[in-house]
Amino acid sequence: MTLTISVPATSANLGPGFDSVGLAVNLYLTIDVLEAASQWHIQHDLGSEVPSDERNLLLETALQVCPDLQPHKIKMTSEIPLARGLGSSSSVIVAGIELANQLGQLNLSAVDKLAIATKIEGHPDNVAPAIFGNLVIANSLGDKTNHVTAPMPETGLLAFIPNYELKTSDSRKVLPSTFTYHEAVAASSIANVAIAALLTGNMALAGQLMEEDLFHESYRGKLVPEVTKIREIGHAEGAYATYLSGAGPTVMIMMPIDRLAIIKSRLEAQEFSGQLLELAVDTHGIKVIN
Ligand SMILES: Nc1ncnc2c1ncn2[C@@H]1O[C@H](COP(=O)(O)OP(=O)(O)O)[C@@H](O)[C@H]1O
Ligand SMILES: N[C@@H](CCOP(=O)(O)O)C(=O)O
Repeated sequence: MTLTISVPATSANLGPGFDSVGLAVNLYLTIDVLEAASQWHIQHDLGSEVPSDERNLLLETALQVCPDLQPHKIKMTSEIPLARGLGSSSSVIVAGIELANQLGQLNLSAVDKLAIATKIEGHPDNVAPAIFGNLVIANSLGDKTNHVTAPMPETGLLAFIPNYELKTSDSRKVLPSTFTYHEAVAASSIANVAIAALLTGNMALAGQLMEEDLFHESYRGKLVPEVTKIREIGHAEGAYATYLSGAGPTVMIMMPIDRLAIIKSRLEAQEFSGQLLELAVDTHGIKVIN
C-alpha cells in the first residue's frame, strides 16, 4: 500500500482576523505511509525534539481520532519551519486526522475534519485553510464551527522567517485577557471591513486595515522587533500590508506583484537574521494520493 498525505502551511490572522482568518501557502508537510509494522515509527529529519513514536503530534492526533489503528512505518518530510508562525502544528494535526481517516476508513467529510482539528488546535484559523486551501474565514463557538472559503485577491507574498522560534503558546501569553466593550467594537469593526475588502478584491483597503489590527499585533510587536523596519520598508515601497503571520515570528508582506522585487532587495539589504521566502497561495488544501 502507498498512501501519501500532503498538507499546506498557513498564515493566520492577516492582522485583525485574529483566531478566525487564515491563508494556505505553498510550503508542505508530507506524510508517506509505508508498511504495516508491530510499532509506529516515524522517520523524519525535524530534529531530536520531535518524537518518532506515538508522542509525535501526528500520531497523538490520529490515535485520538481512531485509537485502534494498525501501526505503520511513516516517512515525514516538511518544508514548514517549526514554531515560526506558519502553522506547523495545525498542518500536522490535519495530517493526523487524515491518517486516521484513511487507515481507519472513517469517511470523514471536510467539515468533520475541520470540527475535529479546531477542537484539538483550539482555534480554526490555521486548520481551516490547511484543509480547504485558499483564504478561509472561520469561527468556532462551543461545538459549532462555521467557515467560508474564498479566493485570495492577486497579491505578491513575501515571508521573512526569523532564525528564532516563537511558540504559539508563549506568544499568546502576552495578549490581554479582557477588552472593554468599546475596544471590542472598535477591533471587530476593523476586522469586518478588512474581510469585506478582501472578499471584494480591494487589496489597498484590505492592506490598510490589516495594519490597523487592535487584537494582537501591538502586544506581540516586542517579541518580533524586525516587524517595525519591515513595515517601514513596505510603506516606502508600496506594499499592501505587513503583518505578523500567526503568532509570529514570521513577518508576511503582501504587495502588488510589480513591487515584490524591490521590496525583496531592500529586505535582503537589512542585517536581519533569517530567511526571505517568496510564497504563493495554495488553492488545494489537504491532498491524499493513494
Ligand atoms: N511535523 C511535526 N511533527 C511533530 N510535531 C510537530 C510538527 N510540526 C510542529 N509540531 C509541534 O508543534 C510545535 C509548534 O507549534 P506552534 O508553537 O503552534 O508553532 P507553529 O504552528 O506556528 O509552527 C512544535 O514545537 C512541535 O511540538
Ligand atoms: N490565531 C493564532 C494563530 C497561531 O498561528 P501559528 O501559525 O503561530 O501557530 C494566534 O495568533 O495565536
